[in-house]
Amino acid sequence: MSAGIDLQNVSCDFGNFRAVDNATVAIKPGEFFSFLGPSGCGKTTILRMISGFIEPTAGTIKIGDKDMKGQRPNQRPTALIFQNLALFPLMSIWENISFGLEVRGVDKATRRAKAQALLEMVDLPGAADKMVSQLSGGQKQRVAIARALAVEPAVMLLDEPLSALDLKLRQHMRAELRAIQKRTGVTFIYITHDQGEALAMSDRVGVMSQGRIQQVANPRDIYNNPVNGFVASFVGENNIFTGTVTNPAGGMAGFDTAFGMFRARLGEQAKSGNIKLYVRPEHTILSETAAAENAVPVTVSEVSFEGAFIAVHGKTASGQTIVAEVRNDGSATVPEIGAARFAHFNAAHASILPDTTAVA
Ligand SMILES: Nc1ncnc2c1ncn2[C@@H]1O[C@H](COP(=O)(O)OP(=O)(O)OP(=O)(O)O)[C@@H](O)[C@H]1O
Repeated sequence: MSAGIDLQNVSCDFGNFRAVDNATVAIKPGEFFSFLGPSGCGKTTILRMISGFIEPTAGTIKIGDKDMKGQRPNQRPTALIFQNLALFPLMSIWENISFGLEVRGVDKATRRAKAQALLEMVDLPGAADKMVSQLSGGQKQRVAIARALAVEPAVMLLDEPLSALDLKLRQHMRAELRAIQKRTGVTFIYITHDQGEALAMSDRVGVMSQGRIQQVANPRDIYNNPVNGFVASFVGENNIFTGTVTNPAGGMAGFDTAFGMFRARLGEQAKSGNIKLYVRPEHTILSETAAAENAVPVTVSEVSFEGAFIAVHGKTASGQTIVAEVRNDGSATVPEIGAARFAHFNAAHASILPDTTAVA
């Protein structure tokens, strides 16, 4: 069982402060959808409005086509999971999982069977009679998920549930959560400020800044085709150039910069105002001779070994740093500091976008 969630022009004011501004998004039944954005951008407020702990100041929230206006949290088909799990330490794991069923008067044998089925679902089949203190952080998180699933919510709302775990476990739990979501088919709405987490797990991501949803798209499009400088910068690194658009045609344009005329894709929202050219370091190439287009002379100023790749920093004559990432697979030679090179990029990998880089 799962349900879609429809937000139509939803806003939330706290006094004079608008925490969520005119959010419209349709989340599909069975979708893994993440709201991604920096601290304070309004993610938690959206989640609290969906779960019913706050009423929107304006707009409509529907879950499974039913308007949620006036519905209290316990009347909504949602379950909420936080970073702080609040498992009951004096109960066994299966009792923790089936607590919500006990409250609803379900008999013990049914509760036990259901808890066991859920433990298998979250890959902890032997944990039923253990106590909470005997489990690791990641295992506790899975028990919390099983407990939330026990009452058969149509929608799971997850508020940064992995942020208390260490890096390795967090990465492992990403795959686990995704697998659990696919197995259950329940709609997951996940909020996080960690772009790696959102991109790795989600069917679609809504990137937020200053109360506004900036872009809703699948992870590849968010990364490869960001609509503005905020999204481009929040989900990855960029070399950024200032300039002006010339001769736009067929989705491409010239971009007149201090380094000469570049060519790049013209973003749909880059019509006027403050616009810049964004290109990712992994799409920036260093070579000894100038490429036919989009080439900037630089002097190598820093070489930073990052493990899977090597970040080579070049400085232009005017002092701008341009970063090129070289994969650490032995296929490219890494230049020495002080070497003269040309940084260049393919026009198809560079985007002219509105510069809404203000990270809230
Ligand atoms: N009850 C409240 N009263 C007044 N302001 C609030 C209230 N709740 C949230 N805010 C403000 O609304 C804005 C959005 O808060 P929200 O908790 O939704 O952000 P967030 O994106 O979830 O951030 P974080 O990742 O830090 O939790 C913040 O500026 C916050 O200070």
